[in-house]
Amino acid sequence: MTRLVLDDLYRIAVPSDPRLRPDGGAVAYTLTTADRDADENRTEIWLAAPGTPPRRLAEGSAARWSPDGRTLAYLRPVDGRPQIHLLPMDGGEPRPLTSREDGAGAPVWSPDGTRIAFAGPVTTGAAAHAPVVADRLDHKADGTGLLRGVSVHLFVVDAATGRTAQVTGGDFHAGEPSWSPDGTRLAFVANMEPGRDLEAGGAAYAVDAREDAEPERLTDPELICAGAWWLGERLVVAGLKGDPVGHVRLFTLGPGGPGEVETGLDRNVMIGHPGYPGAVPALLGDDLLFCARDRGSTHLYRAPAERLVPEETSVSGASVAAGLIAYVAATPHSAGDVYLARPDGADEPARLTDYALDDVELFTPGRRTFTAPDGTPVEGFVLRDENATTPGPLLLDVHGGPHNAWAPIFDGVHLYHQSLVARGWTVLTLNPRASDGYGEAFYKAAVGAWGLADTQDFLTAIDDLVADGTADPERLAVTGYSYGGYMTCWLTTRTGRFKAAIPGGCVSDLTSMAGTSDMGFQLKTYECPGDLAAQSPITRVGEVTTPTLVLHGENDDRCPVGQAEQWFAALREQRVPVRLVRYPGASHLFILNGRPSHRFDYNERIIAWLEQWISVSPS
Ligand SMILES: CSCC[C@H](NC=O)C(=O)N[C@@H](CC(C)C)C(=O)N[C@@H](Cc1ccccc1)C(=O)O
Repeated sequence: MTRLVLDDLYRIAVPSDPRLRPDGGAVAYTLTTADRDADENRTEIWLAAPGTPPRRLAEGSAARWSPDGRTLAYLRPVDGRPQIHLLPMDGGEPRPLTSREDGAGAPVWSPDGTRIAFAGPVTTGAAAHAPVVADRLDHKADGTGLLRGVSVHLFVVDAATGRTAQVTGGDFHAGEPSWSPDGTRLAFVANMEPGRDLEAGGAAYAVDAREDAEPERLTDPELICAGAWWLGERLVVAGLKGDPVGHVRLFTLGPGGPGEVETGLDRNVMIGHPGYPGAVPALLGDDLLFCARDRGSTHLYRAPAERLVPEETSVSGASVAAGLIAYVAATPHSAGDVYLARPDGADEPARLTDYALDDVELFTPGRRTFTAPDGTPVEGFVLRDENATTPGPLLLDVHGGPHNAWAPIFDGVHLYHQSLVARGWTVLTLNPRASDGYGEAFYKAAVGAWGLADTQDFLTAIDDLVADGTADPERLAVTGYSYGGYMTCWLTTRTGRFKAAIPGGCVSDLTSMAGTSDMGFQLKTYECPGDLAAQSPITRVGEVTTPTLVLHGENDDRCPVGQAEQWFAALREQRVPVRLVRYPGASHLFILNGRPSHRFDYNERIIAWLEQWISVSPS
């Protein structure tokens, strides 16, 4: 057995989006790997079943079973645009179903299996050099760039003929569709308000799937909807009730309006977004199955509060059929595997795949609870060689969000954690206030007080690890991405204890951020209302002395690269050792799903910068 090396990035395979065949006999899922030669991420459709090794079915993603289980619909790129293809499971080649110039979205079969709905882009056809006009703040989106008038609408395609009809239209974006039980309507979430860029909004709608009809609005403004799904006869909505910053909850829509689903948990419902593991709610018999984050890990629950997966697993996708549950979960030993479980808990879940690097011995994180000066318990994870006996170099890694959270699992993004620990470092991943998984009050505890409310959570944890002989106070370093990059900058304005700092995808100036981020308005209005300067690292950049490596995606529209440039320029002018590295074409999520070479380089540079400024052996 060896320790992980960064080159293992090219060996890691991560399953996602598991879909159980209607008879419960097999699971189709997407498998993502890094293609070194093409320098891109490859996605394939695989099939796993009890008692047989997984097998590759096709290049593509978003596999969806037909109701009779005989066909898989999935997305496959054609001339750079995703198109729906149909793969007969009794043999034969896949056949293209859609051929839209703008491409198609994830297929959603109608209950009778005759049609497929999807949400797809509708472009204006303007020339690439045409002037780009914006009347609202939602004129760009990270990962897409300038929207140029593009909107996303619902389509229905005949599964036999491929005849495609547009169902919604207009100046709004329609979310993922869900069929009514009788196959006549589609539910979806959208914000159709003309002033939608200046509010936290999103309502549930239903629209006739058979003809050109106006969508019917189903929810009122105080329910900020994130998703809507017909689950049996129930129309279930995930959303925020009133406050744009808070836990996502589940509601069923009925004649008397939305009724909150009793989950029995003070936890955030996770429907699944990149970097925020979770799954769309589902029906398990008459019960509701949902994901919620608890103490860092996303778990699968049967309402009201029955956890269906072991504690040290974090779920990122689930599907129910024939009374069984298929899900993808990461553990301390694997970035993800496919499991099949019986909800009665009689047996351990069956692991259908084995994507762990079986020749690599991973360090496993230990859960620790620290106590902030105000008495607040703050949980974190310490990754350290169990044979280490003397104080050594410590890297504090700050998660993003701020409403994200670290979990005690192995992930394919932060490979530098394992590599550093193998070189004698300790890595502390902390869930300070504003982290997800510790109740709504904790989640909201830094609103309007970014940096001001959470700094002591970090410093206390470091003090404790110095005091117990884990960390050498002369060899401390800090890094973090997105909000973690913000906090990295912030901490170096408040203390000189760090000998090296590496902010990734950072925020340095909330005032310029508010006017240039694709979520700038939401940021300044809901997450950090009030004095932006007081919450901005740039305000006290003059106090920074820590050698700093600034890493940033060139095409980051969430935290624009100007945030990195401002920080770099200020430190350079102060003659603080500083380096700025920009990743061409990279969006905010590039460390998660960007070019493999960029992800490798990001990890490699962090290690090199740390070793340049901090010795692994005591001075
Ligand atoms: C309303 S503005 C913040 C929206 C969202 N917050 C969620 O907690 C967000 O995008 N936060 C950013 C930082 C913020 C713009 C200052 C962020 O931290 N995003 C994610 C992005 C990410 C996820 C996984 C891998 C790479 C990046 C994060 O780091 O959690």
